[in-house]
Amino acid sequence: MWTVGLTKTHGKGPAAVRALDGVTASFERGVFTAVMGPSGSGKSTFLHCLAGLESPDSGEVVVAGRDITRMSEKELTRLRSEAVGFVFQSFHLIPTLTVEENITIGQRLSGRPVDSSWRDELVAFLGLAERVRHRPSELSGGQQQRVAVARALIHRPVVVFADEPTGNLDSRSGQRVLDALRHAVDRNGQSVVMVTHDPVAAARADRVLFLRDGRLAGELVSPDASAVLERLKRLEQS
Ligand SMILES: Nc1ncnc2c1ncn2[C@@H]1O[C@H](COP(=O)(O)OP(=O)(O)OP(=O)(O)O)[C@@H](O)[C@H]1O
Repeated sequence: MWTVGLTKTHGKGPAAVRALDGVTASFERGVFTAVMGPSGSGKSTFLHCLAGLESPDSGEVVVAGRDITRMSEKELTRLRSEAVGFVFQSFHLIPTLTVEENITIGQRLSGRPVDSSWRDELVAFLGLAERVRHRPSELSGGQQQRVAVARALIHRPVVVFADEPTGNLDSRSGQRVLDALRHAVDRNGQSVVMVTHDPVAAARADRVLFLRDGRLAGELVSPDASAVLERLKRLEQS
């Protein structure tokens, strides 16, 4: 997956804000990338453009070999349901469905069979085996986010996008969510792109891309938390 010269302006006239200003980046298969930067640097806009949730003003976004900026809404919906998984800061589970139903709803809606052995493996790995018949309101925040991770992985997407997935969690629950994303990369060769403000979470990634004012402002490979924090501080001061 890669982007070339991505630009995106929010709003019009004097209120217009250039959220992305020519971002070119690539994401190899089987690599976990964290995206960081000061508030307002364009991280969420970047993730949304990569995921086809927002369309850029110009530039290309190639996912699974296809430029998604040229796709119709129907093609995009199909690509998202087949090749992409999402995890958001707030879990977006359906309150009336059980854990099992929340995990498999996408598969059921698109009429694809659920691979029950993969579902059971995911559920066990995420520590949800005792909870499959529960509803979201009966779960802790960490458990709900693990359900959201299972839902994102059940169809074996090529890429998982995560927007501050640990933002609402205590550090132990956050670690379990990060373990699951790491596992998706290490065991299944999936790619993960995760926006985060947390240097400890970013240190679980293989590399960190930094954004500032809508532009790429450096990269750290095999990051550790203190180097990430140091780089962030410099970006915020400059
Ligand atoms: N829908 C919108 N309408 C107008 N401006 C927007 C909109 N969405 C984002 N922006 C602006 O675009 C810029 C980039 O926003 P974005 O949310 O991508 O940044 P971010 O790095 O994810 O920020 P944060 O870390 O605070 O979540 C900011 O200046 C923001 O105010």
